[in-house]
Amino acid sequence: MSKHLHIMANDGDIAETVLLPGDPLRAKFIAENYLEDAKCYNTVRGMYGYTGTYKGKKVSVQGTGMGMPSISIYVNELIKFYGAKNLIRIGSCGAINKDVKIRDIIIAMSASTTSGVNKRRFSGLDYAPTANFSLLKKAYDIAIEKGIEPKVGNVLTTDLFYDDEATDLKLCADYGILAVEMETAELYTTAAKHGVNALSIVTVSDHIITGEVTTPQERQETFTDMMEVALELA
Ligand SMILES: O=P(O)(O)O[C@H]1O[C@H](CO)[C@@H](O)[C@H]1O
Ligand SMILES: O=c1cc[nH]c(=O)[nH]1
Repeated sequence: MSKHLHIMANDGDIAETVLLPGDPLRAKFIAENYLEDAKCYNTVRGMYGYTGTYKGKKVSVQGTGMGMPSISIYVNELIKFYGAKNLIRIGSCGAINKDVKIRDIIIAMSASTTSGVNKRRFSGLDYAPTANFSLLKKAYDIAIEKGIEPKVGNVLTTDLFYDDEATDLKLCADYGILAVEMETAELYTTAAKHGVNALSIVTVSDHIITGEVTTPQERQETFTDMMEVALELA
């Protein structure tokens, strides 16, 4: 199988540490505002990927699209074809827990899911997709040093964004789930399969209980605390 299916890059174009926003324009924003000598290595499907340096360290940032099927494609290709070793999602999420506020940063220790993908992979066994502890601890320490108090815990990776009837979010909140997003369970599972490190850091873009929202522009550009924590991790 050609390796140039969804990422059209050459060997060595992509760093071992890759930041993974769902939104490709968030990847562009990071390249333009944080990376030195940033070069765009991928434009296939508009899913931008850039490599540059941050404080002298080579780092890449690759858009993943929305949902588990989409991030699964990018993460598989980054690991198998380009040698990625540290995969750090920087996403947005909807808070479902009263202890979480809009624009809070959540570090996902684990990811529950509404998806049937892992039930199929594990023949019915309930696998628990889990963050890499070393990346998680470092991210937490960096956030605290920057004066940010991140929430650390379980997120819910949903298959559907519009899923109001099907998922009992109150029940999830009662069991300590902090927020919903759409990629982390697949990222953690695929990284574990290949023995590489993964972490999801997500910023609360909307609050499902209070109804507060951020604008698309804010989502694209103002989640800078999360971006800086992820870049420091690199
Ligand atoms: O902002 P991103 O990283 O795309 O993450 C969240 O936003 C999208 C839904 O609007 C889903 O991909 C969800 O996981
Ligand atoms: O997946 C997501 C992301 C942000 N907000 C939500 O409600 N869901």
